[in-house]
Amino acid sequence: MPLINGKAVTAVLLIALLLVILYCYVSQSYRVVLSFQEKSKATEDDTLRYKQPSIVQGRTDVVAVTPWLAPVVWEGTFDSGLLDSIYRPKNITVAATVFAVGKYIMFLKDFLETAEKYFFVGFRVHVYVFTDRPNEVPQVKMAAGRQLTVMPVPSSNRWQEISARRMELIQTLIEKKLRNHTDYIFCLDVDSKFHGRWGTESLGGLVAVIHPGYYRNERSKFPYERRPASRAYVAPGEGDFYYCGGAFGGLLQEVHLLAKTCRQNFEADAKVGIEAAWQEESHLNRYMWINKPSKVLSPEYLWQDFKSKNPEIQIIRFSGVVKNYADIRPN
Ligand SMILES: CC(=O)N[C@H]1[C@@H](OP(=O)(O)OP(=O)(O)OC[C@H]2O[C@@H](n3ccc(=O)[nH]c3=O)[C@H](O)[C@@H]2O)O[C@H](CO)[C@H](O)[C@@H]1O
Ligand SMILES: [Mn+2]
Repeated sequence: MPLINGKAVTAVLLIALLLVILYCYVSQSYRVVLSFQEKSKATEDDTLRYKQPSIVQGRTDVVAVTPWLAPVVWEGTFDSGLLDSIYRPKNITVAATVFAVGKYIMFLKDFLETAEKYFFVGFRVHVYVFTDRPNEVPQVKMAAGRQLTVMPVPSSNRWQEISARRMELIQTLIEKKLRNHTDYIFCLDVDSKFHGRWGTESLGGLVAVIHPGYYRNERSKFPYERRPASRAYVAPGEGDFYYCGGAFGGLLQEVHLLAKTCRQNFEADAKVGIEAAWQEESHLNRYMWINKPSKVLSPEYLWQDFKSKNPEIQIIRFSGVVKNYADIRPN
């Protein structure tokens, strides 16, 4: 009898142990399933709650696509929360180049401070400041994930050279410093401030900004380089838009090719004694005619403070300040 009891107790204990193990296993798996469900619910909440898109309602006062089917970015054509949630998990790094040579250093503080407020807020941003006055670079507090690197460059006594040599320096920066660390790059004029969001909606392979001064004009009025001897030449009847030299960007490899090509063409022109009408801006325009940008930013992305706002401009995101050329340029 005691023997049977002993066996029975062992059997009961064994069964109990098995049941406990089974319970632990099942409850653990259930918790995993639960937490997975919670996670996907959270992701859904983050990304999928936004205004229903429509293909029959939207802005009718502007054109939001080019004839080669690149988006033209205007306020009211995109959902910024949705776009941010698409790019956030990709953990992207965006570089920005800005040149502050000679007296143009005076514009840097406002540029950097407003970039903190509006340029890719919440994303990893690395600003490269090219200057001949490294000691005068202002201290601007940057948010976590954002940083600034000063790149010393020689002074010059011709503004045209400063402006045009940017292409060479951008090319070299990409080759020597950015490859493998950076996804996108934007190259911006320093004599400007941000006034509104400039973020993930601007990302694309090759990104150009439409110049605020000419977008309502006939292409024959665009200030393209018109001498056939120049490598920046655009023939009458050709050209899509007039783009700004003061802002362009895109994927690193695309901007590298653009900068390299514009630099080569600028130097080839110089060898035969030609400087294009608007220096690197002319070469950029020629490049964008041959190599269509995959995304086009509306003049919201580079307005000019002296211009009054046109009705289609619902927001000014980045704008050139009013400046006295005679005071600040070296020539
Ligand atoms: C808004 C816009 O599209 N601007 C373009 C336009 O004139 P801008 O009148 O805007 O040219 P600008 O005087 O701003 O010069 C272009 C940039 O070069 C740098 N800089 C220039 C001079 C100087 O002494 N120190 C210095 O640092 C600075 O970053 C400046 O923002 O045409 C230029 C053609 O050459 C450039 O294509 C500019 O990008
Ligand atoms: Mn400028």
